[in-house]
Amino acid sequence: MEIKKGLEDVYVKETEITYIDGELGRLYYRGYSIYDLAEFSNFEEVSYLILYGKLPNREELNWFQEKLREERYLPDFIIKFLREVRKDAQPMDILRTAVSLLGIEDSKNDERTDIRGIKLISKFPTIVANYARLRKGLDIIEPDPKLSHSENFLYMLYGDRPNEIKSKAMDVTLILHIDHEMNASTFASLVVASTLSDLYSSIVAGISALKGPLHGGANYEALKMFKEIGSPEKVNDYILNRLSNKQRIMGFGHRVYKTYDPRARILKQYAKLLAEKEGGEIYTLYQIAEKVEEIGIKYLGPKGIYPNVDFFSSIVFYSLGFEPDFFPAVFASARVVGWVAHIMEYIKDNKIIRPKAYYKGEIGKKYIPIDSR
Ligand SMILES: CC(=O)SCCNC(=O)CCNC(=O)[C@H](O)C(C)(C)COP(=O)(O)OP(=O)(O)OC[C@H]1O[C@@H](n2cnc3c(N)ncnc32)[C@H](O)[C@@H]1OP(=O)(O)O
Ligand SMILES: O=C([O-])CC(=O)C(=O)O
Repeated sequence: MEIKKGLEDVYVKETEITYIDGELGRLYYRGYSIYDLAEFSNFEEVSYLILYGKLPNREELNWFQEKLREERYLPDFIIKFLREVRKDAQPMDILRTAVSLLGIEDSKNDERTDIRGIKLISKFPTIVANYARLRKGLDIIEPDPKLSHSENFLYMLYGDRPNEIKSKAMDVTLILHIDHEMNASTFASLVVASTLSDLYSSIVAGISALKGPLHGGANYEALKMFKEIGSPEKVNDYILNRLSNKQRIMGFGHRVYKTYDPRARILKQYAKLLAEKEGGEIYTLYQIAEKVEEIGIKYLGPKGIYPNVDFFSSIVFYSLGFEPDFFPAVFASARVVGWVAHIMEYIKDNKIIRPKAYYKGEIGKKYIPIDSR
């Protein structure tokens, strides 16, 4: 009996959404190179592309942007929840619960999946930014319908308009996180969707899986690691010590990429740019990250283990003003697009996901009453 541990190399569906070339380190959304999309496009356009399979024309983009802008607001009961919930919670737990609450509210609607998806894509940043402010004892900031998706995200965090570099860095970073084929959180959301459960429940499953440190939680772990190292001179000993204790370098390694993740290449440029502008602690953390990258590749590169998306995104998110434990929730705010797109694609030709487990225990045991055991 061959068991594919971790479902490695098992295909669960055909897709026209994302293609990864793990040997050459290339990534395409609907056939377009991630490098082109990061350079020339924007979050709204790429989200439309992922959801609807084509780049929008002017009219389609206007419709989509308008819908996103309308849906940025949160119902009062979510605001009440954000205000009243404990302020030392994990932001991913907050996001997961807020989506659950939205699902209860929306359970009587029978809107199309894409329309419900747009609501979630639009509301995720408001939930994240509102909780980030409330946690610091600041009041929440209403969304600004004049701003783009990424600008508004940062505006709701800071209280004023982000500069051009920060807006572009945020937009590119969100684009890079939108989708990644059959990663664990997308698969988790498909397992739920395949039972014909509702979209909100499927997205809750996606958030739950993304939270883990081996997946979207690795950006938080990477930043903690850079802080723990403290200075670039300490990197070599720290990494050697970590590897000899069989501990992983967070933000390194990937199931599909056996070379440098192309998203990490793009994010490194933005991390450098922002860290140089910001200076201070962030610049030191960037220098530490660069050194970890060098030493990590020296020891792990020969095994095909390189920086992944979570490595430099940690520096970008930190430079953009997010507290480290918020990084996975910012990641989720982009990945929700991919989850919705994969759910729509899968459901068109649905089959309940139900693999098998190979039984290794005994059978035919005699039941013994409790007092005789
Ligand atoms: C958005 C994302 O989800 S990107 C991934 C984010 N996760 C991380 O950065 C966490 C660190 N990385 C990892 O844990 C892994 O590389 C994963 C989970 C991403 C991929 O896991 P898998 O494909 O199942 O590989 P697996 O865990 O079997 O590792 C294979 C070998 O590489 C080693 N390895 C893998 N990643 C690392 C790492 N980051 N540091 C050190 N060694 C590593 C393992 O110890 C193992 O070595 P062995 O064969 O000597 O036992
Ligand atoms: O593809 C994966 O397994 C993990 C990943 O990089 C992502 O989800 O972005």
